[in-house]
Amino acid sequence: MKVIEVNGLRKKYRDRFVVDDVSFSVEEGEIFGVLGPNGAGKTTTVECIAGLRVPDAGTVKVLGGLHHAELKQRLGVQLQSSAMPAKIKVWEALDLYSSFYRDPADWHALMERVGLTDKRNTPYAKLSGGQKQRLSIALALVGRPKVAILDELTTGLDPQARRDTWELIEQVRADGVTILLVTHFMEEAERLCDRLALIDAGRLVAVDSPAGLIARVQDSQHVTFRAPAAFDTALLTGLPQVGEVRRDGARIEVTGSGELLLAITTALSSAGVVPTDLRAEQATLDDAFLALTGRKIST
Ligand SMILES: Nc1ncnc2c1ncn2[C@@H]1O[C@H](COP(=O)(O)OP(=O)(O)OP(=O)(O)O)[C@@H](O)[C@H]1O
Repeated sequence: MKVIEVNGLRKKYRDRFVVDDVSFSVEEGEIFGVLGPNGAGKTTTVECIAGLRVPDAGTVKVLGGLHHAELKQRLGVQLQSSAMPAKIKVWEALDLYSSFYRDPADWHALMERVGLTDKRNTPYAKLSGGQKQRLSIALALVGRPKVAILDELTTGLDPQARRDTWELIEQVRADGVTILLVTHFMEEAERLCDRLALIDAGRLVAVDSPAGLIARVQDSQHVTFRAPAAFDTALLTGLPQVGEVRRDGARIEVTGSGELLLAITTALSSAGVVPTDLRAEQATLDDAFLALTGRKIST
């Protein structure tokens, strides 16, 4: 079942379209990512989905087309810009937000789950970046939403806090919440998302799984190894998975696609060649974005 349907969405600021004819849909239970460089229009897109901005054209349907008041009850939103009053304590924020909903979650349990119970009396301004992020996730979940929109939720976090947050998001999804995640971190998108919409300069570039996007890169596999001097590279050039073979002394470098590593090791083994220093690398989402748009996502 589709829980979000976006069709021909356009939004302009002054006379520039920052979201330009974007269409995609999100299935129930997915972690769906919106990935693109800074300024691509990701936040504007999800703000339109959340009903916080009015599109100039196109349609957005969430949970079958709920109206604003009902949608607010079923949608959890955590936006980049949502800061809290400096003095509000963790428990007060949770208590306040839960009062906005008809059927809120038990915020004590939620506070425990995001690891903030020992910070319950700490004012917002005294929380670390990671604790603020975890509080904002808890606030987005306190209404027991069917869909949660999370914008750049791990920006500014250290690697450990980022991994902890990813784990939390996976648990939330396991509870049946559909998640729309805005990010410009490739690793985050690759690790968490079932499918991704790639956005560049307001336009949708592609929608696919991370693996599907990476598979679009020509010669997405890269294998290197060392072989004896007598080794003839013709053994590899005829393989359908192989794109190019380069030799630099004893070092052989092969680019290609599909099951490249398996094809190479099988061919070597049947010729009795024992490779050493064998390494395989795969293209990344950054390579996919580059192949699709001509520029890199990471800055
Ligand atoms: N209220 C506004 N008025 C005018 N221009 C805006 C407004 N909000 C955003 N923009 C511009 O619209 C473009 C898209 O912004 P948006 O925040 O949607 O991008 P983004 O992909 O989420 O980027 P980031 O990751 O940097 O937040 C940017 O060029 C931004 O400067």
